[in-house]
Amino acid sequence: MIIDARGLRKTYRPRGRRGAAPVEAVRGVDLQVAAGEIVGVLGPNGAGKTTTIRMLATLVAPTGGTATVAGHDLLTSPEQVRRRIGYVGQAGGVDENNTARANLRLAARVDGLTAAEAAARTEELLAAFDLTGPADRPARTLSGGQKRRVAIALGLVHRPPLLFLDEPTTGLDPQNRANLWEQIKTLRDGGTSVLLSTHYLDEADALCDRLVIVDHGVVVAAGTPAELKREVAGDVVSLRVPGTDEAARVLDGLPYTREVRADRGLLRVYLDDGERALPHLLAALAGQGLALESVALDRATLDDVFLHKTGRSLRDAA
Ligand SMILES: Nc1ncnc2c1ncn2[C@@H]1O[C@H](COP(=O)(O)OP(=O)(O)OP(=O)(O)O)[C@@H](O)[C@H]1O
Repeated sequence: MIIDARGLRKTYRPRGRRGAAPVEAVRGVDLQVAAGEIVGVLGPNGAGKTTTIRMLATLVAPTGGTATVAGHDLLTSPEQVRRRIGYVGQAGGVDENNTARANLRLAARVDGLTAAEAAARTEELLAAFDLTGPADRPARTLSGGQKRRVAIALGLVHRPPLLFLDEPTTGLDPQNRANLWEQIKTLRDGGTSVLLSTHYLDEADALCDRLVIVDHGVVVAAGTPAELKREVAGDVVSLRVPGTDEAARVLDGLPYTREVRADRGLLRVYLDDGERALPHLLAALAGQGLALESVALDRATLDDVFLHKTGRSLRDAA
């Protein structure tokens, strides 16, 4: 395991504000990352994702818990950990007035490389992140996607085996997000382990090998995206019916229904084989004189997992 964290906790105690209550941002998180994996911490705003990542990256001192990160104890050997990790925060670490090339060369020199080594590493990273073209423009003139790629390249200058990315695609358009996913996968395929945070369901599903879903500072579910969705149920039938309570009661009583949930006037019925069950569902409602307004059959999504575990949709919570 390149990360093995047990019972991580962080309580912020606001200083200087009399009477301000402490904030329990992270309340006992267990988290493992195997070498060569992309693991995502998924959760709504304020769930404790940034705090968890910053603790593991030695930037915030935990209030409790233990962790081994990149082979070293987080609490007793933070310097050793720091040498073996890369961290890209939400703000990135790019000097806007300098070019991408100068940003990277400086980082490489600070890291102890000779001028020639720094130049070589810079060209390697510019090529890997498709930045050779705009490499000599001031970073402030780069697009959001390009700037984000410079920030990630900066985190990789010293070839860390483990990279932390805090919400790497927030604010990017769909095309740039998809490009960045490919580059993160390429890093993983080259042997770099990645722990990232996200509140995007599609990103968690498409990019991450494994997920830790957090809410209010605790882990509510963990597993591969496929495992998590399977746990909830294979299929979900969404129905709009006047008389939601009555319909829910009828559907809940059917033998193949695993669970029924009401979500903003929409009934979501979880079951294993939606195609086969759907006609029976509709017949049962018609038998009770309940007229349908709409019906849709889908595979369960990660949002269904979140809804199942927390009672609310991540779309509302985020
Ligand atoms: N330095 C701080 N002092 C006090 N409270 C803090 C501090 N940093 C974070 N918090 C609080 O801790 C909780 C968790 O915040 P955190 O940033 O870890 O969540 P998050 O899941 O990363 O959210 P976001 O997606 O908005 O970044 C929030 O209630 C936040 O307001």
